[in-house]
Amino acid sequence: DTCARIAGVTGGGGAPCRKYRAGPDMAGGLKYLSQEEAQAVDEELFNEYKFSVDQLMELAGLSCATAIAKAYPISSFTSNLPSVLVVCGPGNNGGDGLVCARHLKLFGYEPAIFYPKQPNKTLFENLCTQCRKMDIPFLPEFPQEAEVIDGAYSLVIDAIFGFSFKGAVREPFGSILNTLKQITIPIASVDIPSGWDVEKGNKEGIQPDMLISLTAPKQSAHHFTGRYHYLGGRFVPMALQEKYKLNLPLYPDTDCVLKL
Ligand SMILES: NC(=O)C1=CN([C@@H]2O[C@H](COP(=O)(O)OP(=O)(O)OC[C@H]3O[C@@H](n4cnc5c(N)ncnc54)[C@H](O)[C@@H]3O)[C@@H](O)[C@H]2O)[C@H](O)CC1
Ligand SMILES: [K+]
Repeated sequence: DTCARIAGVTGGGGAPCRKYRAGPDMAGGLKYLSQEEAQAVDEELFNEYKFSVDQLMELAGLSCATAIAKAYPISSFTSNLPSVLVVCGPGNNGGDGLVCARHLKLFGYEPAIFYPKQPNKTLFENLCTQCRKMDIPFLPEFPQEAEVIDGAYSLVIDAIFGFSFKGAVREPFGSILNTLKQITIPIASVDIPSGWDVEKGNKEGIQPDMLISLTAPKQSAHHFTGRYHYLGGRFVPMALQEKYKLNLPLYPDTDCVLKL
Protein backbone atom coordinates (compact mmCIF):
# COMPACT_ATOMS: atom_id res chain seq x y z
CA ASP A 1 0.00 0.00 0.00
CA THR A 2 0.96 3.66 -0.10
CA CYS A 3 2.23 3.57 3.44
CA ALA A 4 4.44 0.60 2.75
CA ARG A 5 5.73 2.16 -0.44
CA ILE A 6 6.64 5.49 1.14
CA ALA A 7 7.89 4.39 4.49
CA GLY A 8 9.23 0.97 3.72
CA VAL A 9 6.80 -0.53 6.22
CA THR A 10 5.92 -4.07 5.20
CA GLY A 11 3.20 -6.37 6.34
CA GLY A 12 0.27 -5.63 8.66
CA GLY A 13 1.89 -6.56 11.94
CA GLY A 14 0.76 -3.46 13.83
CA ALA A 15 3.71 -1.37 12.66
CA PRO A 16 2.65 2.29 12.83
CA CYS A 17 2.07 3.84 9.40
CA ARG A 18 4.56 6.66 9.05
CA LYS A 19 3.31 8.16 5.83
CA TYR A 20 1.97 11.17 7.69
CA ARG A 21 5.49 12.24 8.48
CA ALA A 22 6.53 12.37 4.87
CA GLY A 23 4.61 15.30 3.41
CA PRO A 24 6.03 18.78 2.92
CA ASP A 25 3.60 20.14 5.53
CA MET A 26 5.49 18.14 8.11
CA ALA A 27 8.50 20.40 7.72
CA GLY A 28 6.80 22.44 10.45
CA GLY A 29 6.93 19.43 12.74
CA LEU A 30 10.65 18.92 12.37
CA LYS A 31 12.40 19.71 15.65
CA TYR A 32 15.02 22.47 15.68
CA LEU A 33 17.50 21.65 18.43
CA SER A 34 18.95 23.84 21.16
CA GLN A 35 22.72 23.67 21.65
CA GLU A 36 22.24 21.47 24.70
CA GLU A 37 19.96 19.06 22.84
CA ALA A 38 22.38 18.82 19.88
CA GLN A 39 25.21 17.94 22.25
CA ALA A 40 23.05 15.45 24.16
CA VAL A 41 22.04 13.58 20.97
CA ASP A 42 25.69 13.56 19.89
CA GLU A 43 26.87 12.18 23.26
CA GLU A 44 24.21 9.51 23.24
CA LEU A 45 25.19 8.37 19.75
CA PHE A 46 28.74 7.85 20.98
CA ASN A 47 28.22 6.68 24.57
CA GLU A 48 24.98 4.66 24.45
CA TYR A 49 24.78 3.61 20.80
CA LYS A 50 28.53 3.03 20.55
CA PHE A 51 29.16 4.73 17.23
CA SER A 52 32.71 5.95 16.72
CA VAL A 53 33.47 9.53 15.68
CA ASP A 54 35.07 8.26 12.45
CA GLN A 55 31.87 6.47 11.44
CA LEU A 56 29.55 9.43 11.96
CA MET A 57 32.02 11.93 10.53
CA GLU A 58 32.28 9.86 7.36
CA LEU A 59 28.50 9.81 6.97
CA ALA A 60 28.22 13.51 7.85
CA GLY A 61 30.93 14.49 5.35
CA LEU A 62 29.46 12.28 2.64
CA SER A 63 26.04 13.88 3.23
CA CYS A 64 27.59 17.33 2.82
CA ALA A 65 29.37 16.44 -0.42
CA THR A 66 26.21 14.80 -1.78
CA ALA A 67 24.01 17.79 -0.94
CA ILE A 68 26.58 20.17 -2.45
CA ALA A 69 26.70 18.11 -5.66
CA LYS A 70 22.89 18.31 -5.88
CA ALA A 71 22.73 22.07 -5.28
CA TYR A 72 25.82 22.99 -7.33
CA PRO A 73 26.29 20.31 -10.00
CA ILE A 74 29.58 20.52 -11.87
CA SER A 75 27.62 21.26 -15.06
CA SER A 76 26.41 24.52 -13.47
CA PHE A 77 29.95 25.87 -12.94
CA THR A 78 30.83 28.58 -15.42
CA SER A 79 34.59 28.48 -14.87
CA ASN A 80 36.80 25.74 -16.35
CA LEU A 81 37.58 24.09 -13.03
CA PRO A 82 34.94 23.31 -10.41
CA SER A 83 37.20 24.78 -7.69
CA VAL A 84 35.94 24.69 -4.13
CA LEU A 85 37.64 26.21 -1.07
CA VAL A 86 37.00 24.15 2.07
CA VAL A 87 37.74 26.06 5.28
CA CYS A 88 38.10 23.73 8.27
CA GLY A 89 37.92 24.61 11.96
CA PRO A 90 39.53 22.99 15.00
CA GLY A 91 36.74 20.56 16.02
CA ASN A 92 34.59 17.86 14.47
CA ASN A 93 32.90 20.35 12.14
CA GLY A 94 36.34 20.78 10.58
CA GLY A 95 36.64 16.99 10.35
CA ASP A 96 33.34 16.88 8.44
CA GLY A 97 34.91 19.42 6.08
CA LEU A 98 37.93 17.17 5.43
CA VAL A 99 35.69 14.19 4.66
CA CYS A 100 33.48 16.39 2.47
CA ALA A 101 36.55 17.59 0.52
CA ARG A 102 37.63 13.99 -0.12
CA HIS A 103 34.19 13.00 -1.46
CA LEU A 104 33.93 16.17 -3.56
CA LYS A 105 37.24 15.22 -5.18
CA LEU A 106 35.85 11.76 -5.96
CA PHE A 107 32.77 13.45 -7.44
CA GLY A 108 34.99 15.42 -9.87
CA TYR A 109 35.34 18.76 -8.05
CA GLU A 110 38.70 20.45 -7.38
CA PRO A 111 38.73 21.15 -3.64
CA ALA A 112 41.51 22.99 -1.80
CA ILE A 113 41.63 23.06 2.00
CA PHE A 114 42.55 25.76 4.48
CA TYR A 115 43.06 24.22 7.93
CA PRO A 116 44.85 26.62 10.27
CA LYS A 117 44.35 24.81 13.62
CA GLN A 118 44.96 21.12 13.09
CA PRO A 119 44.32 19.01 16.20
CA ASN A 120 47.08 16.70 17.26
CA LYS A 121 44.86 13.58 17.02
CA THR A 122 45.20 10.49 14.84
CA LEU A 123 41.68 10.85 13.41
CA PHE A 124 42.37 14.30 11.96
CA GLU A 125 45.93 13.46 10.91
CA ASN A 126 44.64 10.45 8.97
CA LEU A 127 41.94 12.51 7.28
CA CYS A 128 44.63 15.01 6.21
CA THR A 129 46.87 12.24 4.86
CA GLN A 130 43.95 10.82 2.86
CA CYS A 131 43.32 14.25 1.34
CA ARG A 132 47.01 14.86 0.54
CA LYS A 133 47.29 11.47 -1.11
CA MET A 134 44.31 12.37 -3.26
CA ASP A 135 46.12 15.52 -4.46
CA ILE A 136 43.93 17.91 -2.53
CA PRO A 137 46.14 20.90 -1.74
CA PHE A 138 46.33 22.54 1.71
CA LEU A 139 46.73 26.31 1.46
CA PRO A 140 49.61 27.67 3.58
CA GLU A 141 47.69 30.89 4.26
CA PHE A 142 44.23 32.34 3.84
CA PRO A 143 43.71 34.78 0.98
CA GLN A 144 43.06 38.11 2.73
CA GLU A 145 41.37 39.69 -0.29
CA ALA A 146 37.80 38.66 -0.99
CA GLU A 147 38.46 39.29 -4.70
CA VAL A 148 41.22 36.67 -4.72
CA ILE A 149 38.78 34.05 -3.39
CA ASP A 150 36.09 35.14 -5.86
CA GLY A 151 38.60 34.82 -8.71
CA ALA A 152 40.08 31.46 -7.76
CA TYR A 153 37.05 29.51 -6.54
CA SER A 154 33.38 29.00 -7.38
CA LEU A 155 32.18 27.92 -3.94
CA VAL A 156 33.34 28.05 -0.31
CA ILE A 157 32.55 25.27 2.16
CA ASP A 158 32.33 26.62 5.69
CA ALA A 159 33.36 23.81 8.07
CA ILE A 160 34.77 26.10 10.76
CA PHE A 161 32.39 25.76 13.72
CA GLY A 162 29.43 23.51 14.48
CA PHE A 163 27.21 23.05 17.51
CA SER A 164 29.98 23.53 20.13
CA PHE A 165 30.70 27.14 19.12
CA LYS A 166 30.36 29.64 21.98
CA GLY A 167 31.16 33.30 22.65
CA ALA A 168 33.04 35.76 20.49
CA VAL A 169 35.03 34.34 17.56
CA ARG A 170 38.74 34.02 18.37
CA GLU A 171 41.56 34.47 15.85
CA PRO A 172 42.47 33.42 13.26
CA PHE A 173 38.83 32.65 12.57
CA GLY A 174 37.59 36.21 13.18
CA SER A 175 39.64 37.57 10.24
CA ILE A 176 38.71 34.59 8.07
CA LEU A 177 35.00 35.09 8.69
CA ASN A 178 35.36 38.84 8.02
CA THR A 179 36.84 38.04 4.61
CA LEU A 180 34.12 35.45 3.95
CA LYS A 181 31.49 38.12 4.66
CA GLN A 182 32.84 40.07 1.68
CA ILE A 183 33.04 37.35 -0.97
CA THR A 184 30.39 37.15 -3.69
CA ILE A 185 30.67 33.43 -4.52
CA PRO A 186 28.24 31.23 -2.57
CA ILE A 187 29.03 29.73 0.83
CA ALA A 188 27.77 26.30 1.87
CA SER A 189 27.81 25.90 5.66
CA VAL A 190 28.23 22.55 7.37
CA ASP A 191 25.69 22.13 10.20
CA ILE A 192 25.67 25.79 11.32
CA PRO A 193 26.85 29.01 9.65
CA SER A 194 30.14 29.65 11.46
CA GLY A 195 30.13 32.58 13.84
CA TRP A 196 26.39 32.22 14.39
CA ASP A 197 25.06 31.61 17.88
CA VAL A 198 23.79 28.02 17.70
CA GLU A 199 20.33 29.13 18.81
CA LYS A 200 19.99 32.82 17.96
CA GLY A 201 21.95 33.08 14.69
CA ASN A 202 23.89 36.25 13.82
CA LYS A 203 22.50 39.05 11.64
CA GLU A 204 26.00 40.53 11.26
CA GLY A 205 27.61 37.20 10.36
CA ILE A 206 28.14 35.34 7.09
CA GLN A 207 24.91 34.66 5.18
CA PRO A 208 25.42 31.32 3.42
CA ASP A 209 23.58 30.31 0.27
CA MET A 210 23.38 26.74 1.53
CA LEU A 211 23.05 25.06 4.91
CA ILE A 212 23.45 21.33 5.47
CA SER A 213 21.90 20.55 8.87
CA LEU A 214 23.33 17.32 10.28
CA THR A 215 21.13 14.96 12.33
CA ALA A 216 18.50 17.71 12.81
CA PRO A 217 18.51 21.49 12.27
CA LYS A 218 19.66 23.66 15.17
CA GLN A 219 17.49 26.59 16.30
CA SER A 220 19.64 29.12 14.43
CA ALA A 221 18.51 27.51 11.16
CA HIS A 222 15.23 29.45 11.57
CA HIS A 223 17.29 32.53 10.57
CA PHE A 224 18.80 30.92 7.45
CA THR A 225 17.70 32.81 4.33
CA GLY A 226 19.82 31.11 1.65
CA ARG A 227 18.49 29.09 -1.27
CA TYR A 228 19.32 25.55 -0.18
CA HIS A 229 18.62 23.94 3.17
CA TYR A 230 19.42 20.23 3.26
CA LEU A 231 19.16 17.67 6.03
CA GLY A 232 21.98 15.10 6.20
CA GLY A 233 23.48 12.63 8.62
CA ARG A 234 21.05 9.80 8.09
CA PHE A 235 22.36 7.75 10.96
CA VAL A 236 20.06 8.40 13.91
CA PRO A 237 18.44 5.20 15.20
CA MET A 238 14.64 5.37 15.50
CA ALA A 239 14.69 5.00 19.31
CA LEU A 240 16.92 8.06 19.60
CA GLN A 241 14.77 10.03 17.13
CA GLU A 242 11.78 9.23 19.30
CA LYS A 243 13.49 10.00 22.62
CA TYR A 244 14.36 13.52 21.43
CA LYS A 245 11.09 13.87 19.43
CA LEU A 246 13.14 14.85 16.36
CA ASN A 247 10.21 14.14 14.05
CA LEU A 248 12.63 13.77 11.14
CA PRO A 249 11.08 13.67 7.69
CA LEU A 250 11.62 10.48 5.73
CA TYR A 251 14.62 10.48 3.45
CA PRO A 252 13.76 9.45 -0.10
CA ASP A 253 14.69 5.85 -0.92
CA THR A 254 18.33 5.25 -0.02
CA ASP A 255 19.37 8.92 -0.22
CA CYS A 256 21.64 10.29 2.52
CA VAL A 257 20.29 13.85 2.14
CA LEU A 258 16.93 15.53 1.92
CA LYS A 259 16.09 19.05 0.70
CA LEU A 260 13.99 20.84 3.33
N1 LIG B 1 25.80 14.11 15.88
C1 LIG B 1 26.16 14.63 14.76
O1 LIG B 1 25.32 15.08 14.01
C2 LIG B 1 27.56 14.67 14.42
C3 LIG B 1 28.12 15.87 14.03
N2 LIG B 1 29.41 16.04 13.79
C4 LIG B 1 29.95 17.36 13.58
O2 LIG B 1 30.56 17.76 14.78
C5 LIG B 1 30.23 19.12 15.05
C6 LIG B 1 30.44 19.45 16.48
O3 LIG B 1 31.78 19.17 16.74
P1 LIG B 1 32.56 19.64 18.05
O4 LIG B 1 33.92 19.09 17.95
O5 LIG B 1 31.75 19.32 19.24
O6 LIG B 1 32.60 21.20 17.94
P2 LIG B 1 32.83 22.28 16.80
O7 LIG B 1 33.35 21.68 15.57
O8 LIG B 1 31.56 23.05 16.73
O9 LIG B 1 33.95 23.23 17.36
C7 LIG B 1 34.67 23.04 18.54
C8 LIG B 1 36.01 23.75 18.39
O10 LIG B 1 35.82 25.13 18.16
C9 LIG B 1 36.48 25.88 19.18
N3 LIG B 1 35.66 27.07 19.48
C10 LIG B 1 34.47 27.10 20.11
N4 LIG B 1 34.04 28.36 20.22
C11 LIG B 1 34.99 29.15 19.66
C12 LIG B 1 35.15 30.55 19.49
N5 LIG B 1 34.23 31.41 19.94
N6 LIG B 1 36.24 31.02 18.84
C13 LIG B 1 37.19 30.18 18.39
N7 LIG B 1 37.14 28.82 18.56
C14 LIG B 1 36.04 28.32 19.18
C15 LIG B 1 36.61 24.93 20.33
O11 LIG B 1 37.71 25.30 21.16
C16 LIG B 1 36.85 23.60 19.62
O12 LIG B 1 38.21 23.50 19.23
C17 LIG B 1 28.82 19.21 14.54
O13 LIG B 1 28.41 20.54 14.37
C18 LIG B 1 28.93 18.43 13.26
O14 LIG B 1 29.43 19.23 12.22
C19 LIG B 1 30.32 14.85 13.76
O15 LIG B 1 31.20 14.92 12.72
C20 LIG B 1 29.55 13.56 13.61
C21 LIG B 1 28.38 13.43 14.52
K1 LIG C 1 30.03 25.47 9.92
